[in-house]
Amino acid sequence: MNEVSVNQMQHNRFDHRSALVDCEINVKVSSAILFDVKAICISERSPNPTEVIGPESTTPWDSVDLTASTFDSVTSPLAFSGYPSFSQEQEQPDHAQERLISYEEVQKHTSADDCWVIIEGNIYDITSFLKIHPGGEQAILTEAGKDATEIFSKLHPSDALSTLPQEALIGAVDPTTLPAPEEKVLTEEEERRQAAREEMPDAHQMLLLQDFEYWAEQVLSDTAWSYYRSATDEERSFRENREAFSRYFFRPRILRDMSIGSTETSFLGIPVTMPIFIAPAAMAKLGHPLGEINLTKAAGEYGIVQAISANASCTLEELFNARKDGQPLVFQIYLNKDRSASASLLQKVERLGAKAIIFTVDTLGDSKRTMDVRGKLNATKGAPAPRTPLGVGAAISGYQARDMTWSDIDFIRSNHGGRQADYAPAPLDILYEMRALRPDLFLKTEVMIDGGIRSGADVVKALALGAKAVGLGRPFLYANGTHGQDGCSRVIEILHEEITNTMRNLGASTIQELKPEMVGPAGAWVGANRPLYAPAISGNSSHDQRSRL
Ligand code: HEM
Ligand SMILES: Cc1cc2nc3c(=O)[nH]c(=O)nc-3n(C[C@H](O)[C@H](O)[C@H](O)COP(=O)(O)O)c2cc1C
Repeated sequence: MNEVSVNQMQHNRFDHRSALVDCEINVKVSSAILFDVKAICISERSPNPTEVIGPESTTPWDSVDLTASTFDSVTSPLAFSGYPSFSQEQEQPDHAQERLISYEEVQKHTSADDCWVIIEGNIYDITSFLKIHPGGEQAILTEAGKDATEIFSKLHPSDALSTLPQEALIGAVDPTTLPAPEEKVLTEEEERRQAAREEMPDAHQMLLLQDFEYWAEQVLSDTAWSYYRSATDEERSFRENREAFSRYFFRPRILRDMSIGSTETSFLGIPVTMPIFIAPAAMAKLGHPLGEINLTKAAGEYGIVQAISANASCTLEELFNARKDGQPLVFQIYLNKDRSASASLLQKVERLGAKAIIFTVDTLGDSKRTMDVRGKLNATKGAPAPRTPLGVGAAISGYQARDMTWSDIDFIRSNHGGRQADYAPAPLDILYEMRALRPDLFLKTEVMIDGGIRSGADVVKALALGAKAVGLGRPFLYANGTHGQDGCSRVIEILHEEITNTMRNLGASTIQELKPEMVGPAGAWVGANRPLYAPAISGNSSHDQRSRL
């Protein structure tokens, strides 16, 4: 059997705590996946430092049958929801290719017992799929008998249709029978948002990441804004993520030559122009029709890493094709109820060229995000309300395993965050705790954090405390929603400028010169509040020597 190696970064989320772990994974194509932890990233929520690293054992992930045929039919993750999946490449039934059906006929199939829709000129009988549609039965019934191309492509990766049974495709619509497109009448809400869009400054006029957030609230649909912005019901952890950054202050070094410098570095063995990455966040198409493609292009343009969400709204092929030559992409995965589905997906992203995998493990429980659910309810006003209304988050997570344990993954310890579990500590606090209590961990593994990072100064605080890179989620979603690729690029430019300035003011001309003692808790640094130093162990990492500054 072949043996393939994947360099894996894991987004570990466990016990109301969260971390991202970089691993070198050896995937044994026969029946086991072996892991070997290489790095940790504390995500939105943070792990107890002593629990960050799991046993450095290798663990078989059993019953995984990885054959070429399984992964060839793997669709994009959002379509890959634990339902039987049918490859688009499979031959369509002959009758479907031949049959031209009039629009008038389609319009007759509008009930839960007999439901047809048109998508990109093809007609699908989706009666049997209605009950298991992740977005709910009503979402499709509203489109029954109509051309649903627009709403479908706005919310779904194009290969979502391969989730439908083959026989669902029953023919093509006779184009001569289609009515002339109706002029769209905007609702009051849509008019308000359109007016705001006209007023909105260009991307290059945005000066802070928060400017994108302000405009995102004005111009995004209710569903998009509420889903992107939502956190746990009480918002405690979300606020805490932000507030943590104001608890740490800089101790600048001055009178050093700062005329040259650079933000270049590497993490996970990937050379980058600066140590930030686009955190994996779902459903970018809710904000912009090109979805995650904008993020891929902006990341490629500026030489940073993008982590693709398992629930991306573009297909994997679309995103890997949007790359520049040699552009590194990493992929985030949730463990599927069907373990072999996850294994096939891993094989697929490895084959496409992903440099690392982020493995999210903190979604064993649902998260109460009222804002997301209300946003959905507002957007579907007028339609019969479902008995149990779901937000976008819940709708797209149905396939995730709820029974994942250490026997699936025994090499990691950790958790998610402001969005997932309430009352979890802020990643920055955990990073500081790790630096204080287990500085040796930074020598063994790469640590990354995300959650609440909104400025270059935030980035620099995390780097100085020992993070190899930091991730940003919402700022990229907001900027994508307001300005598409230009917005995502602008976020990177703003961060670059702020990181460079902060580093100069701190007296660090390279990332390697950032030291833990340059950051510490606010107030006088005495007693228990004293600055922290990296352990005096030799090596070439930026944080492995007691600073002589
Ligand atoms: C075939 C015609 C389909 C139509 C007309 C359709 C329509 C919709 C609509 C209107 C929503 C939004 C629901 C809301 O905002 O409350 C939705 C959500 C969703 N659909 Fe579909 N869908 C179709 C097929 C599929 C297929 C084949 C899949 C594959 C698994 C799928 C997966 C999802 C998911 C994951 C969501 C949740 C995202 C969200 O709530 O925004 N859909 N769908
Ligand atoms: C709208 C949204 C969707 C997200 N989707 C995912 C996801 O699909 N997978 C995942 O591992 N994390 C997901 N996250 C979490 C992010 O990876 C990241 O941890 C978080 O956004 C960082 O916090 P920040 O948004 O304050 O920067 C999502 C976050 C948001 C806001």
